[in-house]
Amino acid sequence: MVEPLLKVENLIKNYGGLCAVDGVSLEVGRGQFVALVGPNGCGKTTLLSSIYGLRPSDGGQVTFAGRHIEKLSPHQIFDLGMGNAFQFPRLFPSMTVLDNMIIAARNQRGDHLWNSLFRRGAWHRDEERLAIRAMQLLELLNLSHLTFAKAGEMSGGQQKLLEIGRTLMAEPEMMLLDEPAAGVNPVLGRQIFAELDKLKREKGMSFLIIEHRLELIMAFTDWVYVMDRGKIALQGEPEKVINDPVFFEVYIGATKEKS
Ligand SMILES: Nc1ncnc2c1ncn2[C@@H]1O[C@H](COP(=O)(O)OP(=O)(O)OP(=O)(O)O)[C@@H](O)[C@H]1O
Repeated sequence: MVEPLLKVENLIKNYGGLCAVDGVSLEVGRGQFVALVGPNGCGKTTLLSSIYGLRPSDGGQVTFAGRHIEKLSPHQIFDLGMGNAFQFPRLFPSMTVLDNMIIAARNQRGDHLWNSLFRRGAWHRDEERLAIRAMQLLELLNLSHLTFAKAGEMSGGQQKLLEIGRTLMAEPEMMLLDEPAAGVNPVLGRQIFAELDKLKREKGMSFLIIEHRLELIMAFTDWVYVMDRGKIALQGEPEKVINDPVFFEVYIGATKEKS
């Protein structure tokens, strides 16, 4: 059997007396698009944060590309090739889209932000290489027509895509995302998912994404985990999961709370 890229075993995260993540196990294979769904407060964000080392877990194991990561910091996890777009530094609204991409790459490598912003001549050759990579990614994300636009002038959906692009400057093998299509209109939401799907197909990237919109889950995901009260209540291929009475029960709860 092929070892999954991400393997979570029996993960536990408590907040005082509350067990927000209660022995969760899940897997994400290479090149797989996996969704995590569940009602408000069931522990989805805590689970992603614990996997990423943002909220250290209280038990269980997490392996990424064959390495234990449950004791690592988010920076160390990032260096191993897992990106996340939910805790990413904000965009610089008055700078161009291209500069936002280049600065993100420098930040991720730990270069000093001041140097990145004001001593750019010193990195001329490196800059050129980063600019080429940024432009390739903007093309892939359907943002190339905005390369020299100010980031602050983009729509909400385009800014979300730019945030994803900034994380991609480090060429992660996998990304964790918390509702990347939230707060944008359905057309842009679908576009964001379509671009992620393109990254999966063209670059073999893997995704673990919190999402509740059925339409997006059905169109783009390979596997769905349904979470309820800190536990995985159900998992399977999207068609199978949405026809399961357990999903119906949990999902109706989730959409009632969202509306
Ligand atoms: N920092 C915290 N301290 C204490 N309790 C917390 C903290 N963060 C979350 N919780 C609680 O942990 C539980 C899980 O919350 P979490 O945000 O992980 O759920 P969620 O499924 O992501 O919800 P949502 O869909 O609303 O984002 C909830 O009961 C929440 O109130």
